[in-house]
Amino acid sequence: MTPFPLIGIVGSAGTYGRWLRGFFERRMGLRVIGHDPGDAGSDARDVLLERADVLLFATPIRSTAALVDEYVRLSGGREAGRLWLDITSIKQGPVEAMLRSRAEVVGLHPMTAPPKAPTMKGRVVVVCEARLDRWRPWLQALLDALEGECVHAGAERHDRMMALVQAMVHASHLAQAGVLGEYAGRVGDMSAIMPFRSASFELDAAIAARILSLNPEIYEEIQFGNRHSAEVLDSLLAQLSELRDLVRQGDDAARARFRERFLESREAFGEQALAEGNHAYERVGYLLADLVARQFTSVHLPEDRPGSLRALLHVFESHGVSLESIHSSRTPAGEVHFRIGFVRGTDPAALAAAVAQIDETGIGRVLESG
Ligand SMILES: NC(=O)C1=CN([C@@H]2O[C@H](COP(=O)(O)OP(=O)(O)OC[C@H]3O[C@@H](n4cnc5c(N)ncnc54)[C@H](O)[C@@H]3O)[C@@H](O)[C@H]2O)C=CC1
Ligand SMILES: O=C(O)C(=O)Cc1ccc(O)cc1
Repeated sequence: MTPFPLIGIVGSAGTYGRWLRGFFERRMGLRVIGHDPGDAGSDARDVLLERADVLLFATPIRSTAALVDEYVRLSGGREAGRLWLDITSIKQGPVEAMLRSRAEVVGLHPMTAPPKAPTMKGRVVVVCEARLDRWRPWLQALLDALEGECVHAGAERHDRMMALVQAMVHASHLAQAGVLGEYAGRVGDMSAIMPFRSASFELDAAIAARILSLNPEIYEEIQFGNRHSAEVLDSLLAQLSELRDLVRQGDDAARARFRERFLESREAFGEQALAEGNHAYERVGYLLADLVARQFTSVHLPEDRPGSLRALLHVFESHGVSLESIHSSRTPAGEVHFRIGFVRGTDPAALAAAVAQIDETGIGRVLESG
């Protein structure tokens, strides 16, 4: 074990492979080599097997276990004393394959697409320690640097949880997207429905849109590659069928059964989860409401120094412009910015003057103002 290991990334040209290279180089100060058939300039497979102290598989879910087996065969024991990691969304196959090597083995699963931020701060990372000994302190250093919320589980438990956390959630939202597609001919597409939205509809539509925007192979494999997902889908379908049957039945007995079976399931949810979930929902609801404020400005503060936000706010104050909300967020390019909403009836001329001053003085860079 070396405190500054050479990292080898298999799948280095992929979405996560690229993020991880940046992370290891910039946040951990480590050297990275990578192999990817999609990048002709990448290092040869054997260079990784010969030189990498830590080998990390960031390859498509469907092929990872077989690929690991191939690396085990080609490595031929050279991996003894080294650390093998993977970040596959399904853990059992890849972790079992890595255990067929002589390396120490840890499966990781970041519960997020590669963030726009440099670390996993605020995001969950599932850690499946499968065979860990001399690399334990370094693994801890890696997890500390990732800044994620780590949860530890065996690969089997991970996959069972993912059948609920991912397969069920994706399936329900894909089904909703399918229903909306079927109704589009009658009621119009999303642009016709959105003006009627509730916060719940908006959030569900956002989740469906997210699923449909990211890598389709991943979403296919989360359903088909997890041996526990069919059972969860059976359960989901049974619940929906029962609900539908009760609604079709429509009498008082059906209503009583509906209340008992569905609305009163809050006990199974648990009091604390209910209270926390309801609070989380309300906070997001306020955020969504703030984001539709008609008058707003998005400003990037180039200088990350104490007082820079106060200087920004002072400009609005000096022009008599009152703020209604302020949120920090990220642009699609990953730049941190503050999105400021203004009270109804704000004088457009005063707002324009404030915005111009922010730009001209260099206090901030105005990204958008409306
Ligand atoms: N993108 C996401 O949102 C998340 C992805 N993951 C996991 O990360 C892994 C990678 O995902 P992405 O980076 O999104 O996929 P990706 O498709 O962008 O990247 C995969 C890379 O693997 C390369 N590859 C294919 N066969 C290879 C081989 N034989 N040797 C070396 N490289 C090979 C491909 O050329 C590609 O560049 C997957 O296992 C996925 O489950 C985990 C959490 C979130
Ligand atoms: O960030 C998101 O929207 C995701 O949910 C992406 C995602 C895809 C696959 C995973 O295994 C984990 C996260």
